[in-house]
Amino acid sequence: MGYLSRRRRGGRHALKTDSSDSIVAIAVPIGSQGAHPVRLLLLATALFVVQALLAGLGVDAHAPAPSWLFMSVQAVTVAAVLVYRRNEPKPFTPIWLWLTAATGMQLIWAGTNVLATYVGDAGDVIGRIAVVFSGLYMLPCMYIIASSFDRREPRVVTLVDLALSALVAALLVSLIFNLMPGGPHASPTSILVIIQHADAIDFSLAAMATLRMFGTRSLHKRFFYFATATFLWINAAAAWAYNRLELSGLPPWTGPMISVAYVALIVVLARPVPLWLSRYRPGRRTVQTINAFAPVVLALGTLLLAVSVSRFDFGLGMLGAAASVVLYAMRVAFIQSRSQDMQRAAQLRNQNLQQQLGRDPLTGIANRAMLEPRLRDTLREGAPRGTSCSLLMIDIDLFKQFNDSRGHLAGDECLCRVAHVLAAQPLPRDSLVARYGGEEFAVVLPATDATAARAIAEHLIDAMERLCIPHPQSPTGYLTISIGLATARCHPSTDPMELIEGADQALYRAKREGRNRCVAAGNGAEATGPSGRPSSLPANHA
Ligand SMILES: Nc1nc2c(ncn2[C@@H]2O[C@H](COP(=O)(O)OP(=O)(O)OP(=O)(O)O)[C@@H](O)[C@H]2O)c(=O)[nH]1
Repeated sequence: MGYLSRRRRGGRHALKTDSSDSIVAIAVPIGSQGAHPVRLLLLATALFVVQALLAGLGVDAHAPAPSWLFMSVQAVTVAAVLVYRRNEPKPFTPIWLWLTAATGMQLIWAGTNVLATYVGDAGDVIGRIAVVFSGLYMLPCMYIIASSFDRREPRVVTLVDLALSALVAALLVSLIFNLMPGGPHASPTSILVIIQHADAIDFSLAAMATLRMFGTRSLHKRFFYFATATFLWINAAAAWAYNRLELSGLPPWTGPMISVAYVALIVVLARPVPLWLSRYRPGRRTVQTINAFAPVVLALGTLLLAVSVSRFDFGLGMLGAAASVVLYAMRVAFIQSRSQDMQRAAQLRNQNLQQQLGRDPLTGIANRAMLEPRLRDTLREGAPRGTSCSLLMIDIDLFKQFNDSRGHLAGDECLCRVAHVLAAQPLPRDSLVARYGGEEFAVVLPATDATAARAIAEHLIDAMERLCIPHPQSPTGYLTISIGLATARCHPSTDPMELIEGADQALYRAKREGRNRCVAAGNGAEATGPSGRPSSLPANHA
């Protein structure tokens, strides 16, 4: 059960949650980073205000001052994400690195664009480098939406997600290189094609980050997606407007406009977790569905991009399409095989548990819980063949005295030896030897009539005698057993309890009539000690 409390601790908001995601969150000071992002927020706001003032004065958005101001806002944002990451609990720090990489890549992209305006002839090369970084920006963004950041996920799945994200970046770079002005497949409308692709990717990323936010149980990760989605939505909208306006000459206000997403991200990081976000907690099924859905979107998106690229570079496009199909197939196959492994392991654990539940911990043979179901099965399974089923109830004679004279530990050891001797005897197929409780044992004999059961009982009494466990109080000087025997015709409606009660009563009689013997239940059953065996023990079994 997850719970969460927002409270003031030392003047700062703190968050407490237990996460049922793979990363277990504990009492975490999500607001303890407060001071730094707040200061960075002030800095970013100041830069943004100067940018807006310059725009108000009509300074061109492409001019050096607005460009440098924009880069400064970006740099402050990268710093804010890093500061926020530093204060997160360890399991969550890696996910923030991906957002650092995304914003950092944007900074380098903007930086190379600015640099290109300063270097004259080399500007073309640097412009191309800028294009590469515009593609590389997609890698962390794509990975953020593809990955569930679940530490239990196989490493190969992480690698496949990374490979798919890298494929998107590569295809996008190829698309831009080919269609940008001066590119091999440039046309008057090709710049619009690039813009449309960029918009589609930007808005899909924002939508997927939002979906991830609603499909994450850990509040830390939910907040991460909330911050990322805020940034991606505003950035997508700004890019959408900027790219279109750029075609007809940028008005000055587009300078501060593209900074809004960055300032918004710092605002999110500097403020406490919104209450609605901490109260929201998706169900397990929602989490599973979104976790399965996000990588499919990534793979299909990659496929679409590959198809687009194939229009001007057929080989590369088809290679990209094949790679996206193969990578996604690998992902599904690995996850499926892993879940089958987990299912098998769970089944095995279940079986072991069942076995342990049906085992007597002292002697290791079956316990009483196994007796009734086995008797019921035997009576049902033997019914079509019309066989009989017999039950022996076996009790060690004068065991209290044995314990008293030899000690309880020796008593335990004796119980183990008796159990193993009983279990080691040749018995009919599917027989069950169980410890019924205390010093009492039971043997289920399928397809065994009363005569055969008596022979087996006598064989067991002999085997016990041959064991020669010294018992000072026993008339024979050795440990002996008494057996009650009951037999019934197999029928599904026969109550196993009747057989148990019958054998128990017969055992009682065996005790009363002298011990060290077998007595059969039912009419005409007579108490008979094994031939030659004295039956002179006091009849004091109560
Ligand atoms: N060492 C040991 N003793 C046990 C265990 N379970 C039951 N006992 C002992 O078994 C003894 C059973 O005593 P009684 O029911 O009086 O039966 P008895 O002494 O065997 O006498 P009869 O059955 O009349 O021959 C008790 O002393 C129990 O403490 C066990 O797990 N270990």
